[in-house]
Amino acid sequence: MAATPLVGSNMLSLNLCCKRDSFGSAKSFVMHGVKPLNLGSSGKRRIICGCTAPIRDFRPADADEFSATTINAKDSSKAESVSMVREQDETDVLIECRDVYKSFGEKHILRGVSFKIRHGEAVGIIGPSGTGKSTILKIMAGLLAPDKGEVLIRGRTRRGLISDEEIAGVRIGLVFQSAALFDSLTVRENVGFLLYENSNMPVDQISELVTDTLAAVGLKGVEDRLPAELSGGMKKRVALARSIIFDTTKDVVEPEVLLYDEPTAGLDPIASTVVEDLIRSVHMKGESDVSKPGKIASYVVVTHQHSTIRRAVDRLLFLYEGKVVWEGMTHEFSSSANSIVRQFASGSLDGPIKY
Ligand SMILES: Nc1ncnc2c1ncn2[C@@H]1O[C@H](COP(=O)(O)OP(=O)(O)OP(=O)(O)O)[C@@H](O)[C@H]1O
Repeated sequence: MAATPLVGSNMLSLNLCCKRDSFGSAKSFVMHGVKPLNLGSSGKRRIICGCTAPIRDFRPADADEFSATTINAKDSSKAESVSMVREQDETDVLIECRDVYKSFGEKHILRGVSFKIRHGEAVGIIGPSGTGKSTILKIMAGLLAPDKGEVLIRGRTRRGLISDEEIAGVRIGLVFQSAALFDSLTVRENVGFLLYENSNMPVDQISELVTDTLAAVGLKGVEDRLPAELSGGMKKRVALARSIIFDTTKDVVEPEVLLYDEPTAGLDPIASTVVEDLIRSVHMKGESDVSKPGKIASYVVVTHQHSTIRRAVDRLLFLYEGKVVWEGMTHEFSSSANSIVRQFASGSLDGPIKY
């Protein structure tokens, strides 16, 4: 299949192990909106959906070794000590961006972005508007290819877009800010879309799984509604349900990394809390069985919301002028001495960030 960059925002949860033709059929549906759903299939399947899991702490015993780090700091020994701690165990790295560059025309957006997402992590990407947060998310998801640098999925370099090759070992889902539901499909059809399209699960079992998954995100009795009949918060929850629903017929289940692009944007404070708690609740931090269906091994959230930073993530990457200029644990954010971070956290007009 041709490596066509995906345009617009109507992407579903992406599965790196999905067949090319199945990915393509989803894409053609997205772009033309005319392909009928495949509702006819049979077979006996187990049904499991996303649920809660206890918290796993990735901080090393010596927490100082892992404290907030200004990457460009003059004190390189500190940065070195961090990398030494991390080099001890690379087996839990699910996604790595290594020196990633991306430009759009004359606009040089990403200029050497490097970070790792480890199994069990809840990572936030923050930074001023237009610094490329959504862009790096799309590059991680395989919707955009970097101009330079590498994206490694479980240590294996992805050569192009997600549609170019099949990489086993981890599934990556992207939940768009706009929820990106198909307007002409019901909630049931939206949530079960990939299963209707790509699995052999019988329709009634998919329907049951959709109901269970919607219940897991706090929605009941909305299966037959159209997206236009839902509030913004409900749409985001439907999008979340769609990203965690799972073909439970597979024997081997890879860990899944979910990428959320501003999941609480435009929501009132209480609706935000609901979504933030849902993001936590589908996370399977610390669980010994990494292959449990419907559970999210790690997630990355792009956000501007303080409540989301506090409530939904443990570690933060601060993106500014095309690079990660600071990273640290969430609790270290507000007390950071980094002038960029301090200005951002306080919302001050005075400081190195210019608008
Ligand atoms: N497909 C594209 N074509 C051209 N320019 C693009 C494209 N995608 C993003 N950009 C530009 O790249 C820059 C970074 O965009 P991006 O959406 O990644 O920023 P962001 O940090 O997520 O911003 P915000 O916080 O406002 O959502 C912006 O100037 C944007 O206009």
